[in-house]
Amino acid sequence: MSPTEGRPDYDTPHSPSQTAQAEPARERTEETLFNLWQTSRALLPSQTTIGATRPLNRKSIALAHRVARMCATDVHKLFWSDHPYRMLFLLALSFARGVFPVFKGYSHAMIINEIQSLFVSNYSSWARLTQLVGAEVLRMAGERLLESFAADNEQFLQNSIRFLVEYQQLEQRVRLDVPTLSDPVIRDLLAESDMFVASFQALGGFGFTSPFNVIRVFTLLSEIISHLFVLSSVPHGTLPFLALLLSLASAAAPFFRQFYGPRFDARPYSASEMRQAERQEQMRQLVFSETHRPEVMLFGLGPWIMNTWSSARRTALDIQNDRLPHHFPLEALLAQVNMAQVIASLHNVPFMLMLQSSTALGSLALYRTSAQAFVLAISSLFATAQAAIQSIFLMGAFCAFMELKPQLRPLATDRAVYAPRVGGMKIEARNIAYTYPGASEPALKDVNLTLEAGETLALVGYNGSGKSTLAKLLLRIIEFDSGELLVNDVDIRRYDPVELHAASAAVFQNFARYDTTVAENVGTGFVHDIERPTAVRKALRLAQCEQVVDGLPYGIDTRLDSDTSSASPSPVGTSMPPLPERTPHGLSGGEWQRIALARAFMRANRPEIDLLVFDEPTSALDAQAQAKIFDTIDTMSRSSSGQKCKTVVFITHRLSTARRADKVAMMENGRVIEFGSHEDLLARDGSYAALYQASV
Ligand SMILES: Nc1ncnc2c1ncn2[C@@H]1O[C@H](COP(=O)(O)OP(=O)(O)OP(=O)(O)O)[C@@H](O)[C@H]1O
Repeated sequence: MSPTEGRPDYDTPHSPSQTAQAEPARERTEETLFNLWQTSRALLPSQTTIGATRPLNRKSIALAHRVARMCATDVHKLFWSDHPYRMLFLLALSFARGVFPVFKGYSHAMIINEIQSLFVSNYSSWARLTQLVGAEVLRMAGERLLESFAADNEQFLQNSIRFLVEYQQLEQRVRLDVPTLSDPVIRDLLAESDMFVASFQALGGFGFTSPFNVIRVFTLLSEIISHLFVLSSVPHGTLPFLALLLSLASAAAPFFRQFYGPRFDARPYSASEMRQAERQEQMRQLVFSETHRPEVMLFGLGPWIMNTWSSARRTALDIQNDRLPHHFPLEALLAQVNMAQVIASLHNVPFMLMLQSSTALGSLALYRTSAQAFVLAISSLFATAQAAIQSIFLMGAFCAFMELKPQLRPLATDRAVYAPRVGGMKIEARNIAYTYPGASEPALKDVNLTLEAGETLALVGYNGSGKSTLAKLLLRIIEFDSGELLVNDVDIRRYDPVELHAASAAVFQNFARYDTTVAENVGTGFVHDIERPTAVRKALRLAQCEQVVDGLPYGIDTRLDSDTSSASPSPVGTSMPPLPERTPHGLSGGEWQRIALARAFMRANRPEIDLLVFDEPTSALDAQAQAKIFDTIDTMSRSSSGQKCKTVVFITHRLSTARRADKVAMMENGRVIEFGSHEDLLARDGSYAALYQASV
């Protein structure tokens, strides 16, 4: 099965539950994985703690059962479809492994009994003893062989499932849009879904939260049953019964001690500890980052960084105060007693008692070992069952996350197909308002503007007035809260954003700087041509960047230093000696801006592109280069006959460039306060005119 098989296709109509999951704020009555996951979080004392272990009680078991039922199809695909025989082998071996200890006990018991008979009563023969030892050697070899098959098989299954879940997780992350991923509840869901994916890296051993723990619960159950079977054959009588009881009690002592003795809880991180861990990491990054070094030096940040780091680190390591613990004296005394030795000596008591009975020595050893293994298996069962329940909830988070629908994608019933217009995109904004999640003030209020197909709009205004936010709305990157935005006279919410994006090209203010070659930095603008050096070179030429790139040691194959690559050292053991062309090369701010422009130019003049958006495209360029770039944009927005064929929106702080636009929108405090041609706005002698006079 290919990793994509079985996942809903981009165009698959969504069930009502999927729509509901994309809108967690709304009230829902139907049972969905998303609200089951939320209910499971309500079982926790503090819902703010991501990944906290749900308690092992009736309520959580019932809930886990419902989650598992709803995940059944996904579980089948993940765990069964690709390797049914291997999975069957794993299940069979898991049950078989449960009875291994009893087989081993029996074999040992028979050998000891035989030796006892040989030496005490001379009733046995060496031949039979040799036979039994031979059988034990065969049993050991068989067990080892099966164990090694089981380990290999489990490792293989872990890795193949890990690949599938990692693939699906990446694919879903790529598919989801900004509004969905910025929802705080979805972020929590994502964090727990990531923990499910990560659980396949922990090899699912005891103590780790892994879906394989569910299988281990059954292994333990089969072990417990087989021990019970052995113990039920203990000879009748007070002495063997007393001995068995003592054996059980001494084996159970460490188990009960964990409830009543000093606790070493592996509790999850609290919100404040997570904040401290984040703080400590921020400080560490500041120290390691080459990008931040000049500022660290210039502003003398050393002592502040060290103080902040050490306070956060001390909290994380729990060494913030060196007070002696206030233990109850008896508890302190008990803690000094070597409990392991006490328990070990207790183990001998039932043995001594049973020796008084007539039972054979080997059988005594078998009963004693079985009693202890029985208690151990029961205590492991609790820990494993809790880990299994937790992994079911994490799997629920993963399945719920996989069902999320991008919020910007319309319902199939509302969807309109984007129909291109001659001349470019017509845009009409009516009373648009938008507030960023978590922000108290709206970034956009009551925005109105109309842009005919093929017109050029300059968005101008003071810092923070909402220009970039409006650009992101027009590009359908974020969703507005109220108002109407029409594209080609159709509500923008009815288009699939994928279609709109295929008809747009843009340079964002915070454009991406990829830590890769020039060719890939530029080619990502139109990935179909990423392997075509001529297309990349043409885009570089249009962005007046060809000369810069020709001066680089490996031309378009030179790897660029994205600045973030030096933020932290590569993890120990993963660093490889860099190839010569892989030594990152730095670029100036203006050169990076040209690379970003070249990326947009990879697709900007393609016939399917109807909208070009440039957020301060020339802020780092000199006046001459700026004029040339605007000429290029103008040429690109026209057909070969000179007719306008693309709508252009650009944001600028240099008002000398705004006069090139057909229309200017002057923004202030989230509103478009003046809208019209450059000449109209100058004649109005308002805010734009004042800003223009001041800037020229
Ligand atoms: N991700 C965000 N979360 C919360 N608030 C934001 C976010 N991005 C921007 N804002 C706020 O929204 C408002 C508008 O920001 P926007 O970036 O659109 O302004 P701008 O006009 O483009 O500014 P500039 O000229 O400095 O680029 C500002 O008050 C800003 O603080």
